[in-house]
Amino acid sequence: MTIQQMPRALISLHQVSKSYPSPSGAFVALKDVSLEIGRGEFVGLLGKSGSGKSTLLNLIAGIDRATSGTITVAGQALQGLNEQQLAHWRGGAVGVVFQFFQLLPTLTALENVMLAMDFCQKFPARDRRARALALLGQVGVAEQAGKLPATLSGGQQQRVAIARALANAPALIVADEPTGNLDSATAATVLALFRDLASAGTTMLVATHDEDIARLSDRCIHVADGGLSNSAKPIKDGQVAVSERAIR
Ligand SMILES: Nc1ncnc2c1ncn2[C@@H]1O[C@H](COP(=O)(O)OP(=O)(O)OP(=O)(O)O)[C@@H](O)[C@H]1O
Repeated sequence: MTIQQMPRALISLHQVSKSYPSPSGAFVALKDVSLEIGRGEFVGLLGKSGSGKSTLLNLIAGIDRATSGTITVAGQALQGLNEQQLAHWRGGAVGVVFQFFQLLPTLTALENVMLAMDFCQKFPARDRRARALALLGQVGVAEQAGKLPATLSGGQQQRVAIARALANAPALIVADEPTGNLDSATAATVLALFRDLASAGTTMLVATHDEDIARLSDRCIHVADGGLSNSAKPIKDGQVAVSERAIR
């Protein structure tokens, strides 16, 4: 597919529902959700605990499957892939950032980033070390490359995790509560880094309770009662402005 042939939206959901089995019958976590997110957009996903933010992220990242509806990410229709194909696609197309970093404790920062490249094989083995070092530099932790995660601060660990998410040059990064385990000053630097990555062309989808996201993101989507709506976005003088980009 040439760049001209690529659709404007990187992420496209059409009437997506997700139910989980429960002892009292199926629990509907998302109901008939339709949504488009453009390339390079920085989108905050807001909503109360249990509203369905992680469910939505997991469907878009191909970590879980929709019960019905269609999801297309970077031109790939996810419902058509089997488990093996989905895992392979995810490795190259999506970077994932978690609240508790989830770095492998016995590997250095550099090795954690290189391992993600080893799994995916998108970059030649001879280039991986230099690429991992460059990514650690890009997120501001080059000096921590040789250290084990336990010897790093929370903010440093999350930066290493972001470098790992970038390892295979994904079009999309999804982050689930990435600042939930950081103090507010460190959280602000991580969200600013996300802003920079989006400005450089990586689509960022971030589920969070951090209100700073409304200021830094292009758009906030509110998840409630299994559905989505654009949320009001605070602006400097205390007024509110509603994002112009519509959810379809
Ligand atoms: N594997 C599962 N099995 C059954 N129910 C689930 C499962 N995962 C999530 N749920 C339910 O689906 C709903 C949405 O959960 P989800 O984790 O997406 O919410 P969330 O908005 O991310 O919450 P939080 O902010 O607390 O992380 C909740 O009611 C939850 O209990």
